[in-house]
Amino acid sequence: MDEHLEVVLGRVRALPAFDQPLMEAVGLVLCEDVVSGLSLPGFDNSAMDGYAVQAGDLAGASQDNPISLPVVGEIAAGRVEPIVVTPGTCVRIMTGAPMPRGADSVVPVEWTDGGTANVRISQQPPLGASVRRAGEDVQAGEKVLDRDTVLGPRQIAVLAAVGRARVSARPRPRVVVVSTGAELREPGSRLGEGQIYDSNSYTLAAAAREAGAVVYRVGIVDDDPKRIMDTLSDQLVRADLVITTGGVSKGAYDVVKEVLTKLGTVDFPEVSMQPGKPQGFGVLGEDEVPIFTLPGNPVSAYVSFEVFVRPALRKLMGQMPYQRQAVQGVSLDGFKSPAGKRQFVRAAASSSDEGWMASTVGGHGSHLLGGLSRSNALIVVPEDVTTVRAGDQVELLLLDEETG
Ligand SMILES: Nc1nc2c(c(=O)[nH]1)N[C@H]1C(S)=C(S)[C@@H](COP(=O)(O)OP(=O)(O)OC[C@H]3O[C@@H](n4cnc5c(N)ncnc54)[C@H](O)[C@@H]3O)O[C@H]1N2
Ligand code: MOO
Repeated sequence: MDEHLEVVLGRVRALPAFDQPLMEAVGLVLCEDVVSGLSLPGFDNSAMDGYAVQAGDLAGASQDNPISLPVVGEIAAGRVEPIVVTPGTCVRIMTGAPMPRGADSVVPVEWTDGGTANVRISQQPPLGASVRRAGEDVQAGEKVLDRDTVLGPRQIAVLAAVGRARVSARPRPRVVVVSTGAELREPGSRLGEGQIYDSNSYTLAAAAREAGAVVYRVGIVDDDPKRIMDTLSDQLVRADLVITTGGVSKGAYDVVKEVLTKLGTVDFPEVSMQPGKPQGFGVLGEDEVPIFTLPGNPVSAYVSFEVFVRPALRKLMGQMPYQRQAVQGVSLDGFKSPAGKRQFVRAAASSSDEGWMASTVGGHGSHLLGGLSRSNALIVVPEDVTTVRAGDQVELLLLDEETG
């Protein structure tokens, strides 16, 4: 398993940085140090709705001894008024409005009678009170974000505040998902005898989107070698990565393996893991687009995505670490595991003061999707362990946790 992951990660390169509008960059990795072109705040402004004053004029002001000042003007946010606060006067001011010349402090409206011609003020503000100073948050020329930061709402906030409309970020990988199999039908259509709904292309499309990719779910191609090759060739123009499912084991119609083996650029190793033994990985076309040919069994396809494809997607996006977070926990159930294979057992895990606990859900069969839908973790059983007893310490891959 580790060898196969090494082959995969050795082959996949981070996508080149791309100039992105801010909202497209949410969730992406920043590829530049961002230096602010302006100071924040950009100018001295009021932190309160109230009156811009000279604090010295209000010495001794109190509830019993309010001081009355003439109001010589009004400034709203976004307005620049050529008003000067001279000694013994004040200006009505709103939160965010630029401080008028001459004023050194702001009295909140709650300390006053709210007058418009004259105002009675019943408390003296400390000098500089409720004034937000230019540059106290960010100085022009200061670095506000480091390259390699993952852009979330808090980072987008500062980018917008310093006036950036676009940033250089690693783009979302474009992932093409194809499922193969003559027995497959689209959900919503009518099933004939021996037919099943294509769940894999949906599972993998959902998982790739959750991992941050832009997904093109091509859907079903039957087991015709030419149609499979034509579909893959057609899709390459819009793919940074291709995922197929089905047709990679030993059956008479396992044509994915058959046609891609001929190309010589895709290998089909048997990986010592369960589920997910038959794997295929390589590159397609002039641009050497990475392709994963995952096994058709639905749980095998999903587990293979988690342990091989998701790390590759994260590498394309430049997001470390590549692998899911693993934690230690207690297995509440006992079960057998095959010798020589790393087994991934579907489990429902929860954490409490005593740490992580996990119960197995559903059976071990690679076709059992009911149990998979109730799981949120995989118990990882090492190759040399053949029995897990209830109460044993195990490693858990947490499937819903942000990698971190
Ligand atoms: N003689 C052997 N038979 C099998 C072996 C083996 O080593 N020797 N390996 C088994 C293992 S392990 C797996 S995993 C599967 C892998 O099979 P393929 O990748 O060739 O996939 P298919 O044969 O096309 O399908 C397997 C199974 O999965 C169902 N399937 C396929 N695609 C979908 C889909 N899109 N949505 C839902 N279900 C899907 C398909 O109907 C089959 O039941 O091979 C074992 N056999
Ligand atoms: O790998 Mo198969 O994936 O054991 O069902």
